[in-house]
Amino acid sequence: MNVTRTLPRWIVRTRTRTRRSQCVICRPFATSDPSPKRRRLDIAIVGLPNAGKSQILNVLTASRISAVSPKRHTTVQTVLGARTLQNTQLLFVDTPGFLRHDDAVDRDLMSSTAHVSQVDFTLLVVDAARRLTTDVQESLVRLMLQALQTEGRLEGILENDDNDDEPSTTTATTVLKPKFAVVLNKVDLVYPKVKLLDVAMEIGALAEECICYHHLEQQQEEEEGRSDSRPSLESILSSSSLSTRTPQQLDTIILPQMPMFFYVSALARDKDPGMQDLLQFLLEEATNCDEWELDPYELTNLSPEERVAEIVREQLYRALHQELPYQLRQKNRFWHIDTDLKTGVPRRIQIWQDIIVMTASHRDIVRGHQGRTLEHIRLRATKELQKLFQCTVVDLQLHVKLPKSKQQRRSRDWSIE
Ligand SMILES: Nc1nc2c(ncn2[C@@H]2O[C@H](COP(=O)(O)OP(=O)(O)OP(=O)(O)O)[C@@H](O)[C@H]2O)c(=O)[nH]1
Repeated sequence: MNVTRTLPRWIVRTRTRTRRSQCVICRPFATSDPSPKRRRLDIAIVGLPNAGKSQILNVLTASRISAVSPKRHTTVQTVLGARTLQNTQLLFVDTPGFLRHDDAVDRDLMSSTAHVSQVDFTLLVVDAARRLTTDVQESLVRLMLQALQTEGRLEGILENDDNDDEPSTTTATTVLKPKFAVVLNKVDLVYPKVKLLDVAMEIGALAEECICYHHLEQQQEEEEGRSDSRPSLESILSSSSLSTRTPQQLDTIILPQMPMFFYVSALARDKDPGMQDLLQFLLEEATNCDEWELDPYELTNLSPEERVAEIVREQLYRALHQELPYQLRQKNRFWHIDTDLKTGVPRRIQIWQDIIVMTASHRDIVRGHQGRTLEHIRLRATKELQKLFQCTVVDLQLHVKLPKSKQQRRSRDWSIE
């Protein structure tokens, strides 16, 4: 049976497979690009906790920017990553995942995702192996509506951005339309694969309702006084709003394009054909611009110190997983890079970092029996730092500390001096 005939077009989308020699992930940035026109796309990566957003950012940027671990909320702040290929810069914003509004951690993280409202495009990452419970569906609907409300060209996302600057007046800003794509990640965990179609159908139905809702909302803003045609948010979740509309109301709906669906396994990195398709698609979506946000060789807005902190945090989460308290802080106490004066290559890097926790029991968990856990974390992080800085001599020292006084701990004062 040919399944493609019985399914909506947006679910089964075949693309000609890119050969490895032509693969955009493998193709290096070309400095002598004959085409002077610069292109750019600002992309938010959103989704529920643990969906694989950071892993996708790392694959799409072909580097190790965001920490990845099985622990929820590994990403605690918005991270910017860039990939510049030929004349196109893709600027990614990795966001912390959240599920419900009533969870204190989620509430904190949600506030940090507020500024993704100005990106050009959104990737909604969904764990394909996870059940689509009501909570999950509710969060997906909120993220889809948020994505539909984006207004193009990212402004003020970089921490060091100068707010006094005039906003960029590129033609791209005016022509970009708000849109999103659904990235079904972890397809390697779904068996039999046909289950993926059920997941996609369910998410597609939600997306259709969200798009209708958004479209009607926009229409209503334009033509005031026709408030009766708009479905409620609750009816979107019950997936009945479209079917219960009168033919007269349906006449007024011009269905915008459905989102693209990508089926990926980010764990397989650039070997996954889905990831290659996704990168190719994003490059095609980019539009002309005057300026890029980052230099072609810059990969992220994180400082080297912050990247070191991310690497250590990833190893802390990987080693301790469920036992690790969220309430810890990292502080670089000493930082020295000994560089070869002739070549500019780092010869030796020294980093001493304090890991500050609030209770003695947390300190014992992080140190482990006879300090073995901490040593394991240190060794793993050292290996990653050697790769990051391309330097074999990395002296990383980790110290677990408590704030000195009880009062400091009670008032959550993280200073240890
Ligand atoms: N099996 C499998 N695991 C994956 C895949 N992609 C990511 N993971 C794993 O999923 C876990 C979560 O990945 P992250 O990238 O940290 O997820 P996140 O969405 O950034 O999570 P938060 O920080 O909670 O927002 C990690 O253990 C990854 O190794 C995949 O394609 N297949």
